[in-house]
Amino acid sequence: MTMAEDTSIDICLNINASPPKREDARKAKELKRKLDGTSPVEPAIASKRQRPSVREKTAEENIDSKPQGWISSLFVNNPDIPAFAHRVVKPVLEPVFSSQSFKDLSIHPFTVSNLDQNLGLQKLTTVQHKAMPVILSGKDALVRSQTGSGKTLAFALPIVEALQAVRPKISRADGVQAVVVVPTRELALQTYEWFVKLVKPFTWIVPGYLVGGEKRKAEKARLRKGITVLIGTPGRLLDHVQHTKSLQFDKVGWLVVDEADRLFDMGYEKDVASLIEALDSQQRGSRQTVLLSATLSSAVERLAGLTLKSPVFVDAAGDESLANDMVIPESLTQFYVLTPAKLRLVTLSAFIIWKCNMSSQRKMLIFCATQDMVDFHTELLALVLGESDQVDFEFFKLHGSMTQQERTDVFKTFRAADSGVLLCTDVAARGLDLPHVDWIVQFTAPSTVEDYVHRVGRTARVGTAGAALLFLTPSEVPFIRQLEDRRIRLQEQTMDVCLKKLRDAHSGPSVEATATGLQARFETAVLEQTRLHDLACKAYVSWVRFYASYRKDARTAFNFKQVHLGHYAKSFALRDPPSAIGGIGRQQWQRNRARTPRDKKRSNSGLEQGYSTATHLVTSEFSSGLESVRKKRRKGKL
Ligand SMILES: Nc1ncnc2c1ncn2[C@@H]1O[C@H](COP(=O)(O)OP(=O)(O)OP(=O)(O)O)[C@@H](O)[C@H]1O
Repeated sequence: MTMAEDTSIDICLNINASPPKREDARKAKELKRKLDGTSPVEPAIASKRQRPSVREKTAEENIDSKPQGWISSLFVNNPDIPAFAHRVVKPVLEPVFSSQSFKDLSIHPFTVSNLDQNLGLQKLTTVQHKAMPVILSGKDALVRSQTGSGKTLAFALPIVEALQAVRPKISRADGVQAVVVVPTRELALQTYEWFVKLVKPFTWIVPGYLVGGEKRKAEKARLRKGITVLIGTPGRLLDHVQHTKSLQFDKVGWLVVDEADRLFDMGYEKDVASLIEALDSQQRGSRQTVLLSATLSSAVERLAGLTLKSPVFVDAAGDESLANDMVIPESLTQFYVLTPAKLRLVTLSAFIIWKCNMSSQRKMLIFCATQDMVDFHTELLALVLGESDQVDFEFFKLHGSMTQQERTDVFKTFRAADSGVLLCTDVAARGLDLPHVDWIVQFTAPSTVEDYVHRVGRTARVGTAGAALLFLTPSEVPFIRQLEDRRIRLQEQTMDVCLKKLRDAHSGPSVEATATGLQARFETAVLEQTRLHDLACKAYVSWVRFYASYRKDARTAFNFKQVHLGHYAKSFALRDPPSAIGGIGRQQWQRNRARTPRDKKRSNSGLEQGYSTATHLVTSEFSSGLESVRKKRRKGKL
């Protein structure tokens, strides 16, 4: 039997298993009563109806028993896991700390004592050691340094230092003196908090931030009161430049573009250019400009060429690296796990249970490709693992379509928490400084090697230990070679070891039975809960769209033609055939199958229609909430 045949059987057995719609719940209950013990029914429906709900089962029953009337083929007809011949890779070394102390710098003694006593910082990191003197001297700079190496302080300290020295003292009424542009709201908040800490001895310097998602009126009021150091996302900053009279850039002496590569990846090149144009046209004096990034893209270099005057290039890695090489923190251990598509969900769960139960202080970030994936997996994992698997930690989620309040709350709560699992999109990939994150899991592979570097950079910050795990299917193995070509070295973590840990955690009879039992619980939950089923469908469709949109140069590793949609549907705990989920392959489906009244009802229900529209699907994090701001602005609503 071919793999495709196997899947079709797996799928067809469960084709009638779509959950009843909420409004039909009463009718379904009635029908259930009639059916129970009286009418002969189809096995798939019977097993679903007769099975108790997820909450009613004990952990052991759920984990270790297969549901009746349902055949799972989790371990059958999977592609072989290839043995990968690793190349010898010599990672680029970039020492995190320099030997220089802050007290050796010619800066205000209050700054030194503030750093020491309030922030616990004594020694400069390498990038600070190299960049601070350049920035303090007033020169333009392009700064590249590994993730988590202290780039924020590298530019923030010289700005505060220069501002505190201005006499007569600057007042709020003097307007904006420095502008810091960052790609995301969380990063704006984080950078703002840095400035707040740094200006503690210099109360006349007032930092402030502007981000999308907050009331514009409140922001305008803050601007009117006066802000000395203005931090913001490009869309919102530009919006205020165009619509808020009290925001004047005539006195701006510093412009910082942080995470410059990310800004361009997110499509903000035009906004950043317009912002710089606005600064150029309004500004009366001279301006110092600093661009920072952990990786250097051609877009960053282009912007550097356009905006920096006789810049100094500060590269913390030194001379031994080539432009194409990536720098990974030395204290980061990197793994990959090769998993057939069908086993992705149980392997992820096994890994979470294994690592998070090892210690009461364990924080993990799980990167997913799309917002819909984040929504679905957070809910599913919290429900199924949270109820049965002794997981003693919370699941959080973060993506760009959450409200500003939700995003801020999650960011702050997760940052302060001792343990937890945060599922996120790439909105969390760059710049975020979340202390004590032990594991970075990439459940869907990144689009580029640069994205890989930024994602793993959320751990192992400033010399602390951290680890990262990249999920790949057998056909995606070429990505490991792409990483090796950029001097990134990964070790294999086998799926078998992860699944054995799951078996051990549940004292299951065998690895296969335990994994199959867990998969069954996921599928049952999705089958029985309309909301979860809808989330699963959305997530699956968004993932398909994401996968089909990998850039051409990434397709050696991420080739949509290699994808077995049926196997992937299983990894979303869906028993529906791919062609019946959200219109994927619908034309083919329609050709192959005479449509029944039930199908028509289903497609008219809006389920398929909704998922088929590109506008409904937010497949990528590059819509981190700011697009809506821009869209609204165009409509003149903002
Ligand atoms: N001199 C220092 N000594 C010890 N810790 C420091 C020092 N400077 C900064 N840090 C800490 O390093 C962490 C990372 O700093 P920061 O977020 O600025 O890094 P980054 O280089 O901008 O990272 P990314 O590229 O991921 O944005 C922060 O928690 C910060 O408190």
